[in-house]
Amino acid sequence: MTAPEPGRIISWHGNPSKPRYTPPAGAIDAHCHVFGPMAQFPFSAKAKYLPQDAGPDMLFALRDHLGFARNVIVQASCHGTDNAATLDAITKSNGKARGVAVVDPAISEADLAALHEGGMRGIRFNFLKRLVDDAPKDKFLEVARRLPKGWHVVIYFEADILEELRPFMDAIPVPLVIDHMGRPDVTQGPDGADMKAFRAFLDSRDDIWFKATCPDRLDPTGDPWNAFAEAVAPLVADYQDRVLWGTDWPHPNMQDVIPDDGHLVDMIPRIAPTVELQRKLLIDNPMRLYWPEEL
Ligand SMILES: O=C(O)/C=C(\CC(=O)C(=O)O)C(=O)O
Repeated sequence: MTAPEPGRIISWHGNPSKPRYTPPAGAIDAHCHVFGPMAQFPFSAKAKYLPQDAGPDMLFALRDHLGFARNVIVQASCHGTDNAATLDAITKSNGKARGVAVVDPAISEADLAALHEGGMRGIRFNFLKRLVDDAPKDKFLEVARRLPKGWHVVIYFEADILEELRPFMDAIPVPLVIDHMGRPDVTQGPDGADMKAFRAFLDSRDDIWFKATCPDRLDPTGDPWNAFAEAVAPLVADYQDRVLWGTDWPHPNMQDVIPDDGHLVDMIPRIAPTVELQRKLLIDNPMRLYWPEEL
């Protein structure tokens, strides 16, 4: 891989290994992003990181290399509320990608309809202070109440604000998808305080989904991320009809400890050890949220 341009970051592996685990035919990488290309799709003036280009060609080459069939592309914070790069990637996928947008809460109904037409099926609310300047709950709630039919809300937060966010999340009238399980401390184990709180939240509604993603972000013990496997496998088993999986490529902000995507795929059979669990995690569940018309 060529060196990054000055001031721009490379957070992804230049030569990821081929996974030992082979995903089933039709498997979906349900959490990934694209960056730019910047010349065509400039980053937001408010972006908290400035990555090197990681466009659709690279994403689809990785998809094929890892043995996946489709992607769900989540608008990354570096592109702000301009979804053009994500929409472009969805268009270039020839039906093999759908997306999650980030919108100005004042967005019109016509613009929401255009996002639906472009392949978006949800919006994301990001509560990580290092990624966004503000996260206005009242405005988020207002837009969550007027989403196109069948859409959901993706929420990204860290475990320490789960309780604080409860009244807000409880009021959202569409399914919720929680990024990276709300970032629990996986070293506490499967019965640790963070996992217990997250389970109580999942038990409060049957339309809360989550992504069993990002061992690289959540497990300080490092690759092969044994603490993640131990803490997350019971959660996948107990909530097997509302869990998704994704690579998180190009791993925004992970430039200091870049994960090997092949190793991330090899986490799948450790958290979903049976063929049936793998089919739900990689096909049935994401199809219900992103391609329901095919079911
Ligand atoms: O890719 C992720 O899910 C996590 C991110 C980046 C992100 O969410 C964004 O840029 O919007 C992070 O923790 O830095």
